[in-house]
Amino acid sequence: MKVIEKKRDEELKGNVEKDLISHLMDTKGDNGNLLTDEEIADSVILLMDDGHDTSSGTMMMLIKYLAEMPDVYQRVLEEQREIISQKKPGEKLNKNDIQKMKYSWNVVNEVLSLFPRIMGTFRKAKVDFIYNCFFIPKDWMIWWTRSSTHNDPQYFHNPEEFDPERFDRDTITPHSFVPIGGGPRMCPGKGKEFARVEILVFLLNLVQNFRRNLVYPDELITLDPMPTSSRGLPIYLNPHSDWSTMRVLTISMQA
Ligand code: HEM
Repeated sequence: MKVIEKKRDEELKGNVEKDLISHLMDTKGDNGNLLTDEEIADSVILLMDDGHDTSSGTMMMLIKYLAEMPDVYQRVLEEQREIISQKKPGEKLNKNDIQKMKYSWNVVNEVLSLFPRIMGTFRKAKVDFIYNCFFIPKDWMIWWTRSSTHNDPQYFHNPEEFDPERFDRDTITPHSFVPIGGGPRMCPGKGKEFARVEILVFLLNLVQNFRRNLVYPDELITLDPMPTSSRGLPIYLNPHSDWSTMRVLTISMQA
């Protein structure tokens, strides 16, 4: 709350650098009034909470899959090196570079398909309906799960196989690929785009600089209910011997 008060003071003095809190201070709620400080604080906590475990857990599973699949790792590395080789020393990544990370993003999507951080959420039935011979009354809370489509061969060919190219090759049925949900309550656009940028920039920096090996190659991933590594997924980071790390360490995302 103190941070919000300080931001209000700064706004009054005209001394403002726009950030998430200042945007929330300008936002109106469902009742048409500006958000209260409590609502602003709740929204910041919601964003931090929803945005942290989801992205970090996806990165964890990404590291595990890349360490276990050298051919996938090699293709990601080649794609990232190609992008970096076109940059001047010290030049920052931009949106265009992110767009070029097609294979890398397919790999992330495949990780999200097999091990999405969120297994499903609730929806309220708006009307009575019958599903698979079960009568579902209006207003019942229904739990939808991503596994009902991600693991179904009707929607994904060989769903258990790690196959990032399916996202280029196959036509994905609308609403069958739902790691970030669907409909009006799906992971908000900015959250989705933010996650994409942070995961891909992380991936680029990791893959460009290091080869990784899992300390415990057979480490178990358990569901609690989010995918969690049983021993914290420690890894060895070995710098590449054939690539200058100097030029890539400077890379971050351009605003
Ligand atoms: C790989 C990363 C992420 C995954 C897999 C993910 C997944 C999801 C899922 C499945 C939902 C529920 C959607 C639904 O009910 O239809 C959700 C909601 C949400 N996510 Fe994400 N998310 C990610 C990253 C982020 C980030 C980075 C942010 C914010 C910076 C964020 C903010 C939110 C918020 C605020 C909601 C609630 C939306 C609402 O109820 O209206 N997420 N996310």
